[in-house]
Amino acid sequence: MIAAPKSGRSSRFRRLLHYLRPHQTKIWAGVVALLVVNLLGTYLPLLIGTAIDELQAQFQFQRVVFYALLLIGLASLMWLIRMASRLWIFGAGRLVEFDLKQRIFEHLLRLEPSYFAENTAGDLINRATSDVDNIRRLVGFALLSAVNTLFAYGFTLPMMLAIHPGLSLGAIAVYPAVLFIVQTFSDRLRSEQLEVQQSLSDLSDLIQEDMSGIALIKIYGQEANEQRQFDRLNAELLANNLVLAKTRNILFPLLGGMVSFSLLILLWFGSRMIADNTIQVGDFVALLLYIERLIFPTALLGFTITTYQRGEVSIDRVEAILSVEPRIKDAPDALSLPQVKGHLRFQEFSYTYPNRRTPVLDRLTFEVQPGEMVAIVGPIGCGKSTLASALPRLLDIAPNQIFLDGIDITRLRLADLRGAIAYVPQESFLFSTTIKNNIRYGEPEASELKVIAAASQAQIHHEILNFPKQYETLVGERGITLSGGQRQRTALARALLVNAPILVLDDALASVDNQTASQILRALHDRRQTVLFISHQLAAAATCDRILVMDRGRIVQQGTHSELVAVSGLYQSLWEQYQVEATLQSEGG
Ligand SMILES: Nc1ncnc2c1ncn2[C@@H]1O[C@H](COP(=O)(O)OP(=O)(O)OP(=O)(O)O)[C@@H](O)[C@H]1O
Repeated sequence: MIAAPKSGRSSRFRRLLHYLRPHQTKIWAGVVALLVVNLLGTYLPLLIGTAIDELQAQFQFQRVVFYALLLIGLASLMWLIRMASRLWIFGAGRLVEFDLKQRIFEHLLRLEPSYFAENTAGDLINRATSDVDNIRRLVGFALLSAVNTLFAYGFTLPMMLAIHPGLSLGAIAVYPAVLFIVQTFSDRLRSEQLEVQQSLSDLSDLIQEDMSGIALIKIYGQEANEQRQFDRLNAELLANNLVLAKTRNILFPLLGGMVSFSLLILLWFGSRMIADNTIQVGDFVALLLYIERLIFPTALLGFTITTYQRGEVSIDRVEAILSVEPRIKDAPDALSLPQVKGHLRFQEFSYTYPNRRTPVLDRLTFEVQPGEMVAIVGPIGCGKSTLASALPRLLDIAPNQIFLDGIDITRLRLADLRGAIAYVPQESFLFSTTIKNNIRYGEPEASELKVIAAASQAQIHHEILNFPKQYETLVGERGITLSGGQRQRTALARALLVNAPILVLDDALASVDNQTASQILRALHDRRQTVLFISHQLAAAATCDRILVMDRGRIVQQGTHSELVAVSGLYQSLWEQYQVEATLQSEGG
């Protein structure tokens, strides 16, 4: 789970201002509109009071029409200005939502793969959508409502006090109690809201994982088990929602009831005062209208506060993503590397995963010449993939251990380093687009000819021609419409198209038959790239210029195939084992 940054109310408020700054013109326009509406709203009861007193003293039809038209005119104007204030402030909320989504996505793209291994996709998606939505409501509804309440009280109260201090104070006597109750409930509401958001993330995670692993669920017949897990998480979400609803259901009617109580007080004492002639009917009506003006904002205070708190929780949850500094980034004085020859040197290179105690790679030292094709072989889990992902700095490695053309790769600009390396990982990931776009992913403007050349070298061109729409065939999410071998060769074509000086293949031909794999390697020989070919396919590895043999994080042997098979050691036993397996496979097949 993503840890929330430690934050207090003031720092959340500062972040909020930061979100609002680019849209301050809209916000200010909205605030001014609310100011005007409230000024007019404060004037209306006064006007009605005056009209009543005047017409009571001397009834004139013309004056009635005059007052009626004036009131209709003012009310329409208020309606128009109120609409404008909503458009401006809610519009700013939508813009803040847009900005945040952009920032989150941009930020996630800057983070290293290990971040996504530690944090689940469901949770991240939930934060980028539902939490951002909560912040939008904070900026829109909560801000509008808070400013409106402030103006309503700020203008209405002095007017009420001017009309009749005693009666006004009596009518609003319950309001401090309202504020006290709101404050008392606010912490509870916030923590309950957090629980709801977290349960929602857990549920999204499960749905996301189950949809990705649907085949596995079916093969192992685990539908019922997954259903049970879903039921449990859904029940948790329901329980948390009910707890929150209960708190709200106690709070909001309580607030509404207390506010209506103030009207009762006013009617009770006011009617006696009219009878005693201590207050004029016009003033009394104005007071009633003023109190009415306060009812709506005060009753909404509960919603406003919940929306604000929900937004506060979401600010923390979104900031928890935005505050993560990428561990792998350009040094301030990062170097450019315009021309890459492709010379690699690993110098006592060690690597320990952050969650492990012992190093996975232990003082590896070797060199690869430009244009050389080097195979890296070794038992399962000896560290080959770790080595491959260290080179383009997908792992956070220490300086002065890996050198490209003599320069420490941690000093190079990441874009230059990664631009020099075409890397095909073990799992070939394809995007949900056409096969052509998948192949030219690294160079979206690449010509059709270039795409075909890369596909031909990856030995997939002829198969693509047999697809329903050839290169325009859509590949489903993660390429489910293609076989494992076709996916791997498409991923290889993507790496070949960018024509980087260094090519790293991490078991990238595992699902391709030996003959095709050897053909591909032969084609690679002609490209004069530096190639690191990590593989369990020893027959294909044997065609490389040199073979490094790894065992438990170390290089234990190196040489050509014929040199290595001739001496007893790990390579010899791997080779013998490989041949037995190959014979069994061909007999079985
Ligand atoms: N993200 C990670 N966090 C912690 N340990 C990891 C991580 N990735 C790999 N390892 C561990 O590092 C060791 C080396 O893994 P690696 O994938 O580099 O081996 P490999 O030689 O490529 O294996 P294979 O031949 O199966 O692909 C293994 O013990 C593995 O469990």
